[in-house]
Amino acid sequence: MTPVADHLDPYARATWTPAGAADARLPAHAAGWLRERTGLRDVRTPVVHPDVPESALPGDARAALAAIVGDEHVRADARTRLGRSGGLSYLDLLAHRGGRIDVPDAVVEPADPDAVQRVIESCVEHDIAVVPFGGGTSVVGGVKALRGDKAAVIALDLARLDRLVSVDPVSRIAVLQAGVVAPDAERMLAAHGYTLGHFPQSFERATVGGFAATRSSGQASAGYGRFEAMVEGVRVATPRGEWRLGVAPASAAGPDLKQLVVGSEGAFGVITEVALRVRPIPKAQRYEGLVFDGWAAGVAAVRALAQDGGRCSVVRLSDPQETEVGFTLKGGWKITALRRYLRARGVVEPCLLVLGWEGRDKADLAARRRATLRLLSGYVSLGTAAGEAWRHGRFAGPRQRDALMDAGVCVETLETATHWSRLDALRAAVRTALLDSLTTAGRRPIVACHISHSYETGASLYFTVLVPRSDDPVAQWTDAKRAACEAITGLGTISHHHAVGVDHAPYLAEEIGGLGVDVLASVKRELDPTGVLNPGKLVVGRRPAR
Ligand SMILES: Cc1cc2nc3c(=O)[nH]c(=O)nc-3n(C[C@H](O)[C@H](O)[C@H](O)COP(=O)(O)OP(=O)(O)OC[C@H]3O[C@@H](n4cnc5c(N)ncnc54)[C@H](O)[C@@H]3O)c2cc1C
Repeated sequence: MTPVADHLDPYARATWTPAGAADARLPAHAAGWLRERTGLRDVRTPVVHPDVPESALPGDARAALAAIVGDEHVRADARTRLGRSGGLSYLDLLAHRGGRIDVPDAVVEPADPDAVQRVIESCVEHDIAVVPFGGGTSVVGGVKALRGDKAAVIALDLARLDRLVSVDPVSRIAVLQAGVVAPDAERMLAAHGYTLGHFPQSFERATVGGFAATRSSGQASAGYGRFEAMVEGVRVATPRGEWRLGVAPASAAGPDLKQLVVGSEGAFGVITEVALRVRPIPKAQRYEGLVFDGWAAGVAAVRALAQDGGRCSVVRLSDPQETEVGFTLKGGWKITALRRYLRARGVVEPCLLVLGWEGRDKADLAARRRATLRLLSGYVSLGTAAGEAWRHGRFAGPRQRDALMDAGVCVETLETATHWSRLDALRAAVRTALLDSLTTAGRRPIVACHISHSYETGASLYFTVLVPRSDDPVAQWTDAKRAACEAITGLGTISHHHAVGVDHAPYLAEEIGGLGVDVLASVKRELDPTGVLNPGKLVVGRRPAR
């Protein structure tokens, strides 16, 4: 597995970069190209530390919480509270550069599932809002410290739930506590010869509980599946008591209630333990780059892999814009030579496809690679160098975001998914919406897109936006995001893997219908009758009377 920097400061919410945003660097040639391509001017927008309001947590509630978790684990100092103020979306990061910020009144750190249950019961008793906080990598406002109709709000930090509880090698199931961050999960499982195979770009910070709560999808989803496919069981603390689900690999005992918890974003309960399907660590890995001429040819290749038995672990297709950005940011003589080579091979609009295989051994890997490549034609092979380059940099993207924000760039991503027959229409609609919203005199946005999760019936689309920041950066991005969400509505899902949170809540009813919203609201009412859990996220519609 790629070594990762797992020393990120968990409280440095203003940045992804271990030593702060100043540690991130934008190469000179990349900055020059951005100025030329987008109209970026030289503006510095450093992180500034906002004022933190006094904690509104009542004294009796504080004492009750301290009796459960210990005095030192009810933390009300400004730095700790600021460190649990929101997630890592562009708007979240912008808030640390002079914007408005919602700060929790305290950060409460229970040590085990029983303590989580008692904290929730205490918050119900004192009518305090609870925001479950895993790695805090939400990019949809999922960990925003909203208090709803409550007088105070706590961030329920799950970092101390950091244990591997058990491993069942016969069934290949491991039980992990919810606060285990992904690198630790891999380390602990590796000691038993297993991997989870879940590698989202937020790998370095995000937690097992957060993955389950958001229906996360990792970069190797083609081989290992989405996170919800790995969940065999959950242990959940709710205001109505503890709930345990998952006794068999499959069941006809009514609807799958476990899947009601998976994706519930802390609005129905706090996941304290997750039982997960694990797999033996692969002994052989190989990553390659292929170039197709044009988006249509690339999509046809990815669809063939998804529908006709491609046996890869990673499938990632960049559109012409993303491929061009990648080439340009890399720069250097090798890229110049590559461009010349592709032109000579008749490639007019390069689209990079990264394929990764993981196998039991070299023979298994070779068989998988053969089965995959047999389905493809009309590509130019770039060999392992391009695949390995992607693999080595696959968790590094967020650091560039810090440097770009320092340089005055609005940089954000959004994602969706749809069926193959509508994929092109969806990509075109979102691109147009973003370009129309963000193009102004002197600002020429870059909108790049890739497919990184594909299925027999469709695929996800992941957009990256780069544009010079305007004088009203919040409105600039809010308007663009609204335009994109409206373009998505009716053509695809409002989120393939980032979840609903605050940001997508207004669009949920369009997707699941008013009846769907009512069903979610009634489940919420049953499990969380006084509405202490994660106000303003996921369930914001009707709450029918009993
Ligand atoms: C740079 C970057 C790259 C990303 N790449 C990916 C990617 O490749 N794939 C992907 O799927 N996502 C990605 N994300 C989004 C994010 O990492 C995922 O949503 C992740 O699953 C969140 O995990 P977390 O532990 O950080 O959860 P948090 O951000 O702490 O919480 C997310 C939501 O779940 C709730 N929650 C957290 N823990 C629990 C719990 N134990 N019980 C109940 N509710 C809980 C929170 O209240 C919140 O609503 C990315 C984010 C960033 C910033």
